[in-house]
Parts: sequence; C-alpha cells; structure tokens
Amino acid sequence: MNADAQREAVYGAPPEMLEVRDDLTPMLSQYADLCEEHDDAVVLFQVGDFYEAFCGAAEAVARTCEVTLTQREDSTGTWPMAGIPIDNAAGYLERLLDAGYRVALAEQVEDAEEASGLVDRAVTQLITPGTVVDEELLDAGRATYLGAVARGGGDAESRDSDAEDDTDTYGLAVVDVSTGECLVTGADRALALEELERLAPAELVVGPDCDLPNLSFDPMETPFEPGAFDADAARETLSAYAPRPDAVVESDAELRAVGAALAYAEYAQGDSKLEYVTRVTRFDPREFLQLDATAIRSLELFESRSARAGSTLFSVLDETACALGRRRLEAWLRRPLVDRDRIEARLDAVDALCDDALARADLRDHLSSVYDLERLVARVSRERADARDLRSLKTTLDRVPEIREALAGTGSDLLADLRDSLDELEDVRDLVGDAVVSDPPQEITEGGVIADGFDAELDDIRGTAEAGREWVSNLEAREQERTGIDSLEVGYNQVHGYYIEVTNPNLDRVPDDYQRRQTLKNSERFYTPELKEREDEILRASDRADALEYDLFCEVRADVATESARIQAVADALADLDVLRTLADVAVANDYARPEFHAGDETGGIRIDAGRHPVVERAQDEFVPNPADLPRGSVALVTGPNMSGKSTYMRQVALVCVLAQVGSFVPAKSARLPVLDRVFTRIGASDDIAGGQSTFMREMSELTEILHNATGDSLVLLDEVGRGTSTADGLAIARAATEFLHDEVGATTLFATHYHDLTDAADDREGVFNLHFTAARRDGEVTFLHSVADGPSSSSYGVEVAQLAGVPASVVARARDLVDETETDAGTADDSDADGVAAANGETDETSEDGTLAAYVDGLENGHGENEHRKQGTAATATTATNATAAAAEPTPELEAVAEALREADLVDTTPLEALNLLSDLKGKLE
Ligand SMILES: Nc1ncnc2c1ncn2[C@@H]1O[C@H](COP(=O)(O)OP(=O)(O)OP(=O)(O)O)[C@@H](O)[C@H]1O
Repeated sequence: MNADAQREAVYGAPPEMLEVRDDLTPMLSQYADLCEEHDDAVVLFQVGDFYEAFCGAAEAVARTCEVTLTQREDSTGTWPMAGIPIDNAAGYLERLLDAGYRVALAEQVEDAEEASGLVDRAVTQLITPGTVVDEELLDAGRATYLGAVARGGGDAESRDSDAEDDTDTYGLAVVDVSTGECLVTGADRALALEELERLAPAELVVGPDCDLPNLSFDPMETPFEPGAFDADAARETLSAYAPRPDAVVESDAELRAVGAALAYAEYAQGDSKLEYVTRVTRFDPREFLQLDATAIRSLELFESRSARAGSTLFSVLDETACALGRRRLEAWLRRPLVDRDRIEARLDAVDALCDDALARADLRDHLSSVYDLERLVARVSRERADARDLRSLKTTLDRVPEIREALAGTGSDLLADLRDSLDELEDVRDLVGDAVVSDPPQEITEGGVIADGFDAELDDIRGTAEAGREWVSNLEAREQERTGIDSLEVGYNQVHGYYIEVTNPNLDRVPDDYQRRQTLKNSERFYTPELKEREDEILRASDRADALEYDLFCEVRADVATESARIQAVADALADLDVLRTLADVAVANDYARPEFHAGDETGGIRIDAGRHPVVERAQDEFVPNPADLPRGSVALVTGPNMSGKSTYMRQVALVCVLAQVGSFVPAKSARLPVLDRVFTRIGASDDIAGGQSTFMREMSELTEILHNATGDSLVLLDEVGRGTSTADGLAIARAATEFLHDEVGATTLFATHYHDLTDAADDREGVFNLHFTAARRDGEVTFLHSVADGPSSSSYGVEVAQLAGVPASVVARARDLVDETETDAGTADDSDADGVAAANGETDETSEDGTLAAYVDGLENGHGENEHRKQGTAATATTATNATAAAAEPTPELEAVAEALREADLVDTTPLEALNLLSDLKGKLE
C-alpha cells in the first residue's frame, strides 16, 4: 500500500464498529456517524478535554503524534483509542498534517452540563494544508492558499477533441481561508500552470478533465465533489460573494475554478459562508512580470540553494515591521508589475520615504505594534476571536491616527491615497474600548471580559454580587461581636462555599442559628440561613453575570464582524505602507538608487551603472560593482573561468530589473531600464532534475519553453546551455539557440558559456557581443577580479583552480606543461587584448580553449591537452600535440590511477563544488 492509500485506509467509519453498528453505545454510534459523513479525513472526536480517535485512526494518531494507544471497553467490545489534549492540540495537528493526513474536528456543540443524554457533536472544521486557520499552524510571512483548477469549455464530450491543449482555457482560483483573500485568473494551459506554480497553493482541488503535469511544488491534491465545478453550481456559490458573479470572472473556466474553491473553503469551515471573503479579485497574469517557478528558484528570490542558507532576495529586503507587511512583500516580489504608472507610483512613494528619515522611523515604530489584522478579522467573522483578539484589534486601530500623522508631510500620490484609505474606524475602536476590559482573560465564558459601564443590566447584577460580597466581608467582625469569640473567622472554599469557623474551645459559645457545615480536627465550620441566602445570591449573580458577559461579548464580536470590509481595507493599506517603508529603509541602508524607465515610446535596453548583486554583496567583504549595457534584443555571450563571477553577474542584472518592477530602488549607481514582460532562466546543467527526465532532456525542454515564449520585451538568462551532451552537439545547439534568440525572438539575452567557439557568433551579428570575466595571475597564484570586460575570455585558469583545490604539485605542473604545449601548438597566444585587465596590470596571461574542468579532463583522457571540438577543426595540429605529449613523459602509476578515476567520473552532471571534491579525492589517492 502506498502512503496515500495507507492514510485513506484509516478514513471513514471503522469497519469493526460497523459490524456491531446497532449495538454500539450512543457515543460510539455518534462517532461512527460522523466518520461516515466525513470519510475524507481522520475524525477527531471531542470527549471533554481531549480529541479522541478510535480503531485504525487511533493507531495512526498514536503513531504520528507519539501518544499512547489505549483502549475503551464497553459491552460491545474493546476499542483501540488515542487522544490528544485540546489545550495544546496545535502541535499534534501539525504532525498529522505533516504526515499527509486531513483532519476533521468533531466538537461538542452544546454544553455538556446542560445536555440531556448524549452531548451533541458536529464537525466544525476540516483541517488540511490549504484550510488551516489556527495561528500556530500558519506561517505569518506567507499566504496559505487553497487552490482550484478548472478547465473551461463544457464537458469532455462537447469539447473539440482536436483542439490543441493550449487553446483550452484554464481557470485558477485561490482562497486564503485565514484572511479571506480570494483571487481568480484564467489563461491558456501553459500560462495558467505557470501562475499555479507561482501561487503554489498548499492544497489543490482539481476539476474534471484537467491535465496537470508534475508540479515543482507539492500540494495536497484533494478529491472534491466534481459537481462543485459545474458552471451553474459555481455561479450559485460565487453569487454569495459577488452580486453579479459573471461580472467578476471572464470565462467559464474561471467561474468553475472560483466556485469550486469557495465551495471547498466553505465545506472546510463547517459548510458556512465565509463572511470575511468580502472581495473576489480577478487578475490577468499578463498584468504582472511573469516569473515562472524556475526563474523564482534560480534567482533565489525566496529559497537559497547555496551553502549561504537564508541568503535570498526576500531575506535581504525583509525589514518589515508586521506580518501584514511581510506577506505583502512576498506577494509583490512574486508578482512585480508591468504597469509603468503603478511602478512609478511605488517608486515615488519609496523616494519620498527615503527623503524623510523621521517619517520612516515613526512608521516603523507604529507598524511594529500592529497585529495581523487580516487574520484577526477573519477570526472575528468565524466567531473564533476571543476578547484578547478584540483588544489586539483595538491596539492596532489606536495606531491608525498616529500612522496618518506620520504620513502627513510625505509627498507622494500613493502615500496620500494610502493615508486617505486609513479609516480610523472610531466606531469599532470605541465599541471595543468601551466593551472589553483592557487585559481580558483568555476564556470568554468565565467572566471578567466586559468592562464596567458598558451594560446597565450587567452593572446591576455585578452590583448585587458585590453588595453580597461586602456583606460577607463585614460578617466576621459582626459575628465576633455577637458571639464574643475573637478567633472566629469567615472563609470560603470551592466545595462548601462560605463558612464561619470556630475553634473547638469556643464551641460552647456558638449561637443557635449556626448550622454545622464541616468538622475539622481543631475546629468546626458553620453557616447561618442568612449567610446561605447571601451566598446563593452571590453565586446566582455571578453565573448570570458570566452568561450575560458571554452574550454581550458575542454581540460585540458580531458587530465588529459586520465591519469586516472596512477593517480589511485598513489592513490592506497598512500592508502596502509597511512594504513601501521597508523598501525605503533597505534603499537607504544599502545605498540603492532609483531606477528610471525608458519613456513609453522608447524601446531601450538595459543600462546599469555599477550594479551589484543584492544578496552576494552582503556575504562579501568587498563586492566589485559591474556595469551592464545590453541594447534591446542583444545577446551578450559571457565567458570566463569557473568562479569568476559570470552567474552572479547575470543574476544581478535580472534582479535589478525585477526589483525595479517591484517598485524598489536597485543596487546600482544608476539604472535605466525597459519594462520587461518576462524573465526566463535556464541555469546550471545539473539543476532541477525532474523525476524521469534526463538532465539534458530537462535542459532542452526548458530551452524550448524559452524559445517559444520569450518576446522582444523579455530578459533571458542562459547558463551553460548544451553542456549536457557531446561538445559538438552542445556547441551547435548553443549556437543555434543564440541565433534564434537574436534573429527571431529579439529577447535581451545573457548567455554564460564555456564554449569558446560560441564567441565567434559575435562576428557575423551586430546584436551579439562578447563580455568576459577574468583573473589575474601572479607567480602562479590566481586572483579572480570579478569585473566584467568587453570581448571574449581567453584564459581558463582551470589549472589554477585545481591548484587552489589542493591537487598535488606534480599533477598541477604536468597539467601546466600540457596547457603550454597546447597553446604553443595551437598558436593561440594572441589574446593580450582580450584580457585587457590582466595585461594592463603587467601580469602574464595564459590561454586554453575551454574553461571547464571537463575540458581539462578530456585532454587528459585523450592523452594530450587538446579539446574535441578543436580537434575537429585542426586535425594536423592535434597530431602534433599528441606526439609532443607522448614524448613529454612516461605516466607514473600514481598518474595512471588519477587518470583512471577521472575517466570514470561523470562530468556532465558535475557541479564546480563536486569537481573540487573530486580533485580533493584524487589528491588523497596520490598521497
Ligand atoms: N562582483 C563580484 N564581487 C565580489 N565577489 C564576487 C563577484 N561576483 C562573484 N563573486 C564571488 O565569486 C563567487 C563565484 O561567482 P559565480 O558563481 O558567479 O562564478 P561563475 O563564473 O558563474 O562560476 P561557474 O562558471 O563555476 O558557475 C561568488 O560566490 C562570489 O563569492
């Protein structure tokens, strides 16, 4: 049984219970019913302070949560049982979710003390990765989406079977059940899938006939009634959230997707409308800079793949003061803009804040005491908010006037608009302020929640209780006087209530109206009829007060819930403000510059003066800024040795563009940019290996994506494309792709390559040019300069990298001889101009054709230092080289062993780091 099947096996009513169904105790019968109704989840059944599971589900819960498996015995049998405490259920629920279970919480929905017979229970909440609302299970900095994908155009039969996949429309909708955010979009299959990857919902319901490939993220796929995807059913669901459902969506597929997403969200929340979903927002993916999952990953926006854990663009930018801002920053980074006006509006706002340190500091200060309003208001609507939540709402609203004040002097249209949309919500604030005490208890059923003066009846009841207590507190003195017993005491305990305590020696002086309550070793406890009456009065009043307080609290909460839309609008503005002030803080702290965009009718390229990589610069003592001047539609071929800075450079150009379109300042002295429609990346030959596809196949399908979809407004980064096959084929593919991108697509392209021969492509196309990174070599030591220069690279420094890695001196010396021989034979030592930096420094410069370690090894394998592609062109030279090598030296046994290990190494899939490890192993072998 696979893991999914194993999980599903414990869903539904336990078969052993069904066998004795009619004989089950009422409680277990209720359990079996609920399991049958919710046969897509583990039902956790509230029994007092615990959630219990039985039979197979109990075993799964015990195993997953590491709790004891016990038994419940009754006349019908012995049932395995496992329970988790309700008070700290979150950690256990998280374990169940992590293990891939879906959980249905069956809670007691009536007061156990008031129930006559069996307590009523119902499933109040389904807990799955996409529907969690519990704060402890949510990531504060990320939206948790549940997604639905639907395919348009009616059912499968009526769809034109000859139609191409991408002519079909797909709809995609996501709902964040914890905040009420609801987004819907539609596009052709490819674009919709790309958007799906970008939104990466934690859970997915998939409509009929949808054809989804393997996704790069791992959502829980939930089977959900196909009927929810019917257009009519979907329209019906959506109409509860939008008065004119067809005006919200633009296609049948979108309607089906958003209808199903909302229906599933409702189902998960106990089949009720989600009042806090106050807006369904439709967007077109083309309204944003399209970054597919590969680009998001390879640009390391949110996840770092290097050893520098945590070093992502997001982590560099994340100076947000509150969770609202953190989630908004994430959303902005995932979807940079393409609308020039909106970008400029954000940039104006950041600019204004950069100039106003005081406003920035004030905003940060106020925003840092802002609670997660979106999730708060959702809890209020779901009737899950407690008194502390309402106070947190008030604390947040108290900050609004101050935030408006801090914005008063800042001159930007966007900031002014945001300031205007900061409704101070005085009515809500005053209501909560008047109703709820300032430091309320966690429980809302045990009193102490509602403030004095809020409700006359409550004040009256409290007055009665208070008067009773005062009477009691004076009783001691009165009774001491009446009885003459100075040691007489009045006390209270939970079990017996109020009492008058008299020590044994004084018992003879006890008046007649004293009635015995309790006998202790040295004393007796009494009560009087009057004391009993007062006690009942106090207790009645407290009970009534508690009940009334609860009712009043629920009324206040419901009143606040009716203002959800207004509160959400404030949350929205606060989130934007926090991101804008964060971007300003980051810009000032890191010396970023405001980017400029080419005017509307200009079609300029990318021009960056002294650009830096925002993440790498943080990890370096000294980062070398580099310029970029990439005319629109040009292809820059970037060569240079391993470790010289090619990837960093290419990524930094892309990151500057992405940041600019987010509305952020950029790490550069200045930048003049086009508005890009997409950024494509194909980076690293051994990256992103998807199951079932060879590295090369994967590489080629990504290349295909790019060649098909890039436009003249796109930026394309290619790193070592073609390396996964033979040199001749790889070079040919790289060359053809370069020509196609230049001639047909017109996308601005940066292409890092070790194929030196590719650099010739610059000779016959004006828009193709060479850039290179170089290193300085002095006394056999190599230093990477990390600065970009015009023209192709001429030196590989592969031997120096080997030396840096600790390859034995004899091997390094031999390799150097081989390189020298190759260069002499090939007569290619004409590169002094190309490596201008090194030459200008008076350093020697050496050349090889191909900078990869693979090429170096190829040379060894062939018994000479020649490369395959070079051999093809100059057979005569190759012969000479072979002779020269043969004459040079007899290989020693150590070298033979090294050569053998190298022969066996699969260099196609070898990363530079692995290569260094390999070299270190070889060194070990020789030693
Ligand atoms: N401009 C720079 N200033 C300072 N250090 C840099 C710069 N660019 C890169 N580096 C440093 O050099 C290291 C290697 O850079 P990078 O990975 O870009 O090289 P590469 O040429 O792409 O190498 P490979 O061909 O092996 O992939 C980086 O991790 C960084 O530490």
